[in-house]
Amino acid sequence: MATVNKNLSVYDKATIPNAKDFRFGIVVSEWNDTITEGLYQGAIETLLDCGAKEENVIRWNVPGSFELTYGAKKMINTQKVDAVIAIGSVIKGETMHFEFVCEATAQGIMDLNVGTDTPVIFCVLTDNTMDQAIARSGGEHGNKGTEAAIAAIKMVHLGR
Ligand SMILES: Nc1c(NC[C@H](O)[C@H](O)[C@H](O)CO)[nH]c(=O)[nH]c1=O
Ligand SMILES: CC(=O)[C@@H](O)COP(=O)(O)O
Repeated sequence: MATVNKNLSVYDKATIPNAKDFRFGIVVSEWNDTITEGLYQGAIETLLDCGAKEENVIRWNVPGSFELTYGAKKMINTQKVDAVIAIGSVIKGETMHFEFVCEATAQGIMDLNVGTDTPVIFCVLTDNTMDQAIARSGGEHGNKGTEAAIAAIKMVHLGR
C-alpha cells in the first residue's frame, strides 16, 4: 500500500505497549533539516504520548543520512538504549548521488539490525521532491516520525 493510501500518523494507543521503562536513541540528519526536525517532532511526541519519559530519550545529530549508520552504531555501543530511530530526508537532485545515499543508508541500518541486538528504525524519507517530503513529515500524509516511534516501541516490546 502506498503512503498516499495510509496516513503515517494514525495509531491506536490501546494496541501499543507502554514505553515507560524503555530508553530510546534518536539520531537526526542535519541535511534538509526543516524536514528532519518535523520527523523528530513526530517521533518524540509519539514516544511521550505512549508513556516514554523525556529523560529516557537521547538525541544526537549527524551531518547527513549517510552518517546515520555510524551515529546509530555509536549510540548502541556507548549508550544504554533499547532502540534507535534513525531520522533522515534524502531528496533527489540532478545526479546519481541520491541513489547511492539511499542505498547505503538503508543497507547500513539493516546491517545494524542484523548485527546487533538493538532495533534500529528506518525513519529516512527518500523523496523525488521537497513537496513529497513535506507531505510525509507532518503534512497531508501524516508524519513518518510518528510511524517510526510506534515501530520502535513495538520492536522493544518484541519477545519481552
Ligand atoms: N543530498 C543529501 C545528502 N547528502 C549528504 C550525505 O548524506 C553525506 O552527508 C555526505 O555524502 C558526506 O558523507 N544527505 C541527506 O541526508 N539528504 C540529501 O538530500
Ligand atoms: C541526495 C543528494 O545527495 C542530492 O540531493 C545531491 O544533489 P545533486 O545530485 O544535484 O548533486
